[in-house]
Amino acid sequence: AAKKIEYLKDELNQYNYEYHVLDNPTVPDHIYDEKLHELIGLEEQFPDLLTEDSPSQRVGGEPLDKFVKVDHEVPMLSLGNAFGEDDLRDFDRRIREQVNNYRYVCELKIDGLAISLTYENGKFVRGATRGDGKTGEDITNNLKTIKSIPLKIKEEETIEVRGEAYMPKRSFLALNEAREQEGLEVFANPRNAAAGSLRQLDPKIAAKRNLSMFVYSVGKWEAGSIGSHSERLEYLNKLGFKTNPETRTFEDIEDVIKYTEEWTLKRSELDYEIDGIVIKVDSIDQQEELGFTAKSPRWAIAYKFPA
Ligand SMILES: COc1nc2nc(N)nc(N)c2nc1C
Repeated sequence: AAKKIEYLKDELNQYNYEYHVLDNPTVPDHIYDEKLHELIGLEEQFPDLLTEDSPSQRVGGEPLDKFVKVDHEVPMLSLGNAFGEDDLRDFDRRIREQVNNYRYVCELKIDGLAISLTYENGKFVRGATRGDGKTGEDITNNLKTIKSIPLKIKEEETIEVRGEAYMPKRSFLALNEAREQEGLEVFANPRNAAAGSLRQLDPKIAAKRNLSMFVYSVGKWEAGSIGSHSERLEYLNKLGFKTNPETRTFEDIEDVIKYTEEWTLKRSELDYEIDGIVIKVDSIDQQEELGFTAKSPRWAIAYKFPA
């Protein structure tokens, strides 16, 4: 039974990865459901073989009576804003004063909830909200129900990553329709719906909300030695995290400005809401050279779309 359980767990985690991270399932849903049902049956029969990283944990455990506070060893800061191309040129001028031959990474700024995920020896052990940047809330059991968050990554890394949990537009519309039918209050936007779902004490509610997540940076990582942000994102993707496919690197701020203009128009085509573009200096050494203000990195800025 132990071997059968191990085999089923690896098989289901792989199917989950293909479906929710690669967006490219290799088996039909009913196969996934049948094997998950078989696994849950075996885990009930042999409870001491149940492990934290089992795909059966995705359905959500018992409700909590409150959320536990958790401190971020590496503070989760906020980003300075840019509201137009001149702000972006000013940002570039400030960078040029401090470093030379630098590159920018541009990422879509997902309009969701910033979260932190901690993995120990490759296993997902804790997830938390950003909170005030220093202290957040432990919402691990809710985050386990998000299928694009791996319960086990492909290397036995001890690493903390950050990203944005969000509700796809389609799911948001379906949820509000259902709430309207039930005479419940509807959510104003997908961000509120995602936040409301992750603030539920009962993980079975979060499990039904079809949330997703893109990772966008590394927090605490002792063994980390990758020299650029763009390479770190590639590594996170290889580990099994979902990264955003629209991320680009540019040498010149004028190309960054073109990218922001392109997405100001194109964003309605996406199945998730974005409220801007995040621009970061790519080299980690240069990020360290540029440092931080009291509340934001000097090496990054958020271009906000016109409201
Ligand atoms: C490095 O710090 C950050 N990076 C980010 N990247 C993306 N794509 N989106 C964000 N919201 C974001 N927020 C912060 C504080």
